Formats: sequence, C-alpha cells, structure tokens
Amino acid sequence: MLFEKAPAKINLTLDVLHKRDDGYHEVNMIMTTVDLYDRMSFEVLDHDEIVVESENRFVPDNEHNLAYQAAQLFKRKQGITQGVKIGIDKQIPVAAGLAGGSSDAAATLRGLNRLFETNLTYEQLEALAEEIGSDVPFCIKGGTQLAQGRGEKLTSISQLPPCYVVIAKPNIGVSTKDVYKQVDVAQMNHPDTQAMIEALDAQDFDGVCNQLNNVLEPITVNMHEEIAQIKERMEKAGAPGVLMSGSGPTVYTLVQQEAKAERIYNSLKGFCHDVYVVHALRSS
Ligand SMILES: C[C@@](CO)(OP(=O)(O)O)[C@H](O)COP(=O)(O)OP(=O)(O)OC[C@H]1O[C@@H](n2ccc(N)nc2=O)[C@H](O)[C@@H]1O
Ligand SMILES: Nc1ncnc2c1ncn2[C@@H]1O[C@H](COP(=O)(O)OP(=O)(O)O)[C@@H](O)[C@H]1O
Repeated sequence: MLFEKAPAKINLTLDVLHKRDDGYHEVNMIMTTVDLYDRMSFEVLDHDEIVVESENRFVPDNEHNLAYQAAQLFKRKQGITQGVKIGIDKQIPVAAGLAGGSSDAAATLRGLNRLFETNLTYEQLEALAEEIGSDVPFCIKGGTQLAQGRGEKLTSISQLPPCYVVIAKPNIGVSTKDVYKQVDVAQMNHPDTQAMIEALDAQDFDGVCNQLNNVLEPITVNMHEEIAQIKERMEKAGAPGVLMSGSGPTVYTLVQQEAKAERIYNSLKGFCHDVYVVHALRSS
C-alpha cells in the first residue's frame, strides 16, 4: 500500500476575463496550497476494477468521484490492466471552493505513477490532470501559482509570507457551475493580479491582504447570506483581509499573530462546524 497527501487550496485572487466559446471562462487567479489534507491510500488489485472507499457520505464511491476518474484515465493511457483500491480519508470539506475533489484526483495521478512505477514527469501528469478538471493541474504540484486559461496554464510565483490561514466553511455546499453561470464580466470589480504578484515577491504581508479579491464572491454571497455573516465575524475579531475561496462558500483570513488567529478561530467555532487554522505550503 502507498500513501499520498492531497492538500486543499485557497484563492488569493480570482479574476474572470471573459466567457469562451467552449463554455468555460478565461480566468486569471492566484492559488496556494495549505496544510489541510485528505489522506489517500492506493493498493494494486489483481482484477481490473477501480474501488473507491471513503467514510464521508458526501464523497461518491463510483465513477462520479474525481479520484476514480483520474485512476480510470491513468490506467487507460498507460495500458494498465490491474485494478486499484483508493482510500480517501476526507478532511477537506466537500463542495467548499477548496478543490478537495481536484486535489484527490491529482494525488491519485501522483500515487498511481509511483504505484505502477510509470515515471511520468510533472508535465505529463499535468497534461492528464487537465482532462479531469480545471483545478486539477494546479493540484499536481501545489505551492503558490498563477493559473490562467481555464485554470490549467500555470506559472510558479513567490509564496505567501509566513502566516496563519484561518478557514471557515458555512454548512452549505456550492456548485461551481451555478456560480460561473451568473458571471457578468462588465459588472465586476477586477483584482489587480500584478499588484498581488509584486506584494508576494516583496513578502509584503499588508500588501497581500490589501490585494485579496475574488470576482465570484459577490455572486455566491448573494445566494447565501451566511458567507457575509462569517466575513463580518472575522472582521470584527480583527482579521486584516478576508476573502471567499474559489466559487465558495469557504471564507478565510490571513493572520500573522498566533493569538489573533486563535481569537478569530474561537469567534467562529460556535457559529460554524468547519473551522481550521492552517499554514500555506511550498510546492512539491
Ligand atoms: C472556481 C474554481 C477556482 O479555483 O474552483 P472551485 O471553487 O471549484 O474550488 C475553479 O475555476 C473551478 O475549477 P473546477 O472545479 O476544476 O472546475 P471544472 O470541473 O473544470 O468545471 C466545472 C464547471 O465550472 C465552470 N467553469 C470552470 C472553470 C472555468 N475556468 N470556467 C468555467 O466556466 C464550467 O461551467 C464547468 O462546467
Ligand atoms: N474525491 C472527491 N472529494 C470530494 N468531492 C468529490 C470527489 N469526487 C467528486 N466529488 C464531487 O465534486 C463536487 C465538488 O466537490 P469539491 O471538489 O470538494 O469542491 P470544490 O470544487 O468547490 O472545491 C462535490 O459535490 C462531490 O460530489
């Protein structure tokens, strides 16, 4: 048996440039992985079957699971006839804007590459990842990256200055597709992606907080007022910059002082079930 960690991501920026002819949106976004992980296990089966096991009732155990789809694609492309058993110890909240499913798919590609000793490069794994979902290529390496195109064109950039990331997810799930459907590019307050890259280069913590911006936030907040309530609680507890991640509904803040991170965590714990204090991760 072999193990892989599948970390969650947060969006530091998310800009939508336009809707494309293929139905996807052209994006410009900065994402970073954090140390909130699903723990995955992989085992070879003698017969040609893909088995997915998870105790989390929100995680599909069939072909709808992104890890299943990654295994199916990997086996087909590599001509592997043995089966595989995939265990998912789910720690990342589901349908949260934290790319949990995408990260499980990416970890499956990395894991099967080791399990079957196929020696694919990161670039080859990213090319496979793109066939599964827009966020999956980012999750192959993680770290802090600028993602363009529909999310698959990646450039590594400077990581976050050292800080805590306090994450809170209201008890609702959001469909990414439903959020993108409501995008109106003309009505948006677009992030300054270049200014965020420069703030990261300079390791300017206040600059990073000032540039946090996600054009999908007003859309999802409009559907679920709980998100605005969590943002308000974080801000009242002294959070310097608060942002929704991805299509939501998860909200996070960046904090330098441990005592402040604890204060924000405590102010939210009674209010919503999924609250975490984590750190940003470097790329693998
Ligand atoms: C919003 C973001 C930000 O990181 O993440 P999440 O909130 O899902 O974590 C991503 O763009 C989500 O990526 P991902 O969840 O992989 O999306 P996909 O499975 O490829 O697409 C789901 C649906 O979202 C819409 N979609 C997705 C990506 C994109 N650039 N344009 C789109 O319009 C499409 O309607 C698509 O059918
Ligand atoms: N391995 C997986 N973990 C979680 N959700 C999954 C997985 N595979 C497929 N899904 C489905 O994908 C949807 C989006 O889940 P997730 O990837 O957690 O959210 P997001 O794209 O918002 O970050 C869920 O509704 C779930 O049914």
